[in-house]
Amino acid sequence: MLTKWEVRDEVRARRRMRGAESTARLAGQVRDQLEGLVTRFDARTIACFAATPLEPPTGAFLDWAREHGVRVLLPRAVSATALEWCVDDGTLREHPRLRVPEPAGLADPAGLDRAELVVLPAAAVDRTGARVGWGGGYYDRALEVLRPDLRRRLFALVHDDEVFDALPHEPHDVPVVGIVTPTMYLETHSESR
Ligand SMILES: Nc1nc2c(c(=O)[nH]1)N(C=O)[C@@H](CNc1ccc(C(=O)N[C@@H](CCC(=O)O)C(=O)O)cc1)CN2
Ligand SMILES: Nc1ncnc2c1ncn2[C@@H]1O[C@H](COP(=O)(O)OP(=O)(O)OP(=O)(O)O)[C@@H](O)[C@H]1O
Repeated sequence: MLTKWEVRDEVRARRRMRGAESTARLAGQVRDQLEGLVTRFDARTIACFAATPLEPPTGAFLDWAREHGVRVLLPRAVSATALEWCVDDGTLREHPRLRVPEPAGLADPAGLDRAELVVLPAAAVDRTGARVGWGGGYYDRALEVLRPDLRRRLFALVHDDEVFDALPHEPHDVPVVGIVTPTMYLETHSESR
């Protein structure tokens, strides 16, 4: 099996090959998939992320959510290890070091507690729900303290070619229950882990 770092290198290279222009064209499909997820769970408050130009684009979905009264919490890195969460109001700025778009507003002191489901960024995810992030450990730490019912509402959003048959995982990795890509929704078999 590939190591986490080999997986990240491979995915990074594939994302560069795909390029920002082709990636941007996936925004409508991602919106439809995430809209379906929110509707299926009848969620009023969710957590998601503001995508970089190479991640599956979330912008069209965030617009839809704002127009339909769905509150979306977006993460902001506040230290080398911790995230805080802000309700999306459409204003984003780039984190100077991590180069990801982040919300500019006030943090919600309740953090992830109000979320009914969480859509996570990832480098890759496998069919048992093992998720490989970018190695910062930000999400692993945030997920560790989640209430148990929210742990069963974690979804990774990745490109189609980032769904692997098997990926390495460590004890601190929290599995996702579903995978969203621009073209599909897949339930994982995380209960068997
Ligand atoms: N859009 C987004 N926001 C996010 C994350 C993320 O992965 N994506 N994070 C996740 O923890 C947190 C910020 N920490 C991060 C740590 C590492 C990398 C990183 O190494 N990214 C890759 C690939 C990005 C891309 O495909 O554009 C890289 O820079 O090579 C990004 C964010 C919170 N906000
Ligand atoms: N719950 C935790 N508490 C403390 N450290 C942690 C925790 N989870 C992960 N870490 C540390 O964070 C670092 C990155 O972990 P890992 O390689 O699993 O990141 P990742 O899953 O790719 O990142 P992310 O969770 O941000 O998407 C490792 O050094 C790991 O030991």
